[in-house]
Amino acid sequence: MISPIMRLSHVTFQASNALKLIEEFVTKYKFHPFAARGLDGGSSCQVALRNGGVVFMVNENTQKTHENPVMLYDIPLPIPFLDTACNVSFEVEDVPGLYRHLVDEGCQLLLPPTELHDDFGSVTYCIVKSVVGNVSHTLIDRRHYKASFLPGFKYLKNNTNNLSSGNLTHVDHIAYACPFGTSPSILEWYRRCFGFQHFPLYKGEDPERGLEITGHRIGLRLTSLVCPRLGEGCKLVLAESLPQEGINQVDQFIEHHTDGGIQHIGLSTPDIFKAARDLSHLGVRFASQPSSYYSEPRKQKEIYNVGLEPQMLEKFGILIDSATEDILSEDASKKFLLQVFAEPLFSKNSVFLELIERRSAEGFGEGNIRALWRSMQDLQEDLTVKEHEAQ
Ligand SMILES: O=C(O)C(=O)Cc1ccc(O)cc1
Ligand SMILES: [Fe+2]
Repeated sequence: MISPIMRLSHVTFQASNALKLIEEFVTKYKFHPFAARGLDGGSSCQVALRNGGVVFMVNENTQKTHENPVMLYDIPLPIPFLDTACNVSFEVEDVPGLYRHLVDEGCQLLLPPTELHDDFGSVTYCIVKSVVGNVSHTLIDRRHYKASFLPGFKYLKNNTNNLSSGNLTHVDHIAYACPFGTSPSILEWYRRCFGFQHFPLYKGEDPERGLEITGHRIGLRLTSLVCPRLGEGCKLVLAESLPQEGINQVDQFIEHHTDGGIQHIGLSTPDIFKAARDLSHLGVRFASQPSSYYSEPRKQKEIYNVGLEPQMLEKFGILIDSATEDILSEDASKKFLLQVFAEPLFSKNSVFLELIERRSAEGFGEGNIRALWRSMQDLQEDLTVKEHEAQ
């Protein structure tokens, strides 16, 4: 099928304390609030924030009762509240047509096509529940809307729509923690509903198996999905845990979020060193690497080959993966990937952000995946110790 998805609009968080999360995004991650509703009372408050080309919406059910609050473009989660990222909103062109298609596919529709308008025009949207945990998708036709966000929101003074006013260009990928054995059916659902395609992480990857990574302290199956019309933006990454000694980050996330959900959001930056330095000065803690990662001769050669210095990466725990088969060849300088995980936004088993800088490398490298995984295991263990100490 031709994908109905034109663009990623925004990712929505639901928080038990929206102001706290907004403050975190503003003071630590350099987001700017630019549109809001419900701040002066009402059953929910909703705030849209932007950093460069990345838009987040933060929602809170402020009435804290079992009655459903008014929440636009999202569905309130049941009480008790979970702090979570739970909606990925896409721009589409034909909401009624897509709605009928999703009904025919047997999807659970949470809101039928609905029109909202204000002085700047109108939008039509519907909401469908995904097959992953608490995740839903809002599908919005905003072709007849002229302001920068959506009807129902007030635009904040001093709001900056300047795309260059942040260090993030777009959402590179959204990673779901998925229950064991569910990846093939999730892939199939995104293919049928939205035209996503399997994006192999290595030549000849079987879509039913994905990339399996096992070994010391790691047990992970990764399956990546791409939406042809989204171009470089917003792959979906399905992360399943494979049997491993001890409990791991995917299992723990699933224990915390029944049936899984959005585990992390990969944010693309043109300069990961600047982004990591800025955010770290503002108080963001990054998952770090043991120094042996940077002193290992092969890794050092890989880093020097692309014109970088190991110390630059080590400072913020940044990982490098050259996409060529032979990382020691001169050719390796052409394609590489730099990544780092930030600490969880809420409790230790909650959603977290990732910085990623791609230099012509489109996939995910196994070396980086292993190192990212271990860095988050270490960070979570450290947070567990801190939690015990605080008790
Ligand atoms: O490489 C990436 O950016 C990934 O997103 C892979 C990944 C997914 C889930 C994990 O818990 C750890 C690593
Ligand atoms: Fe990632």
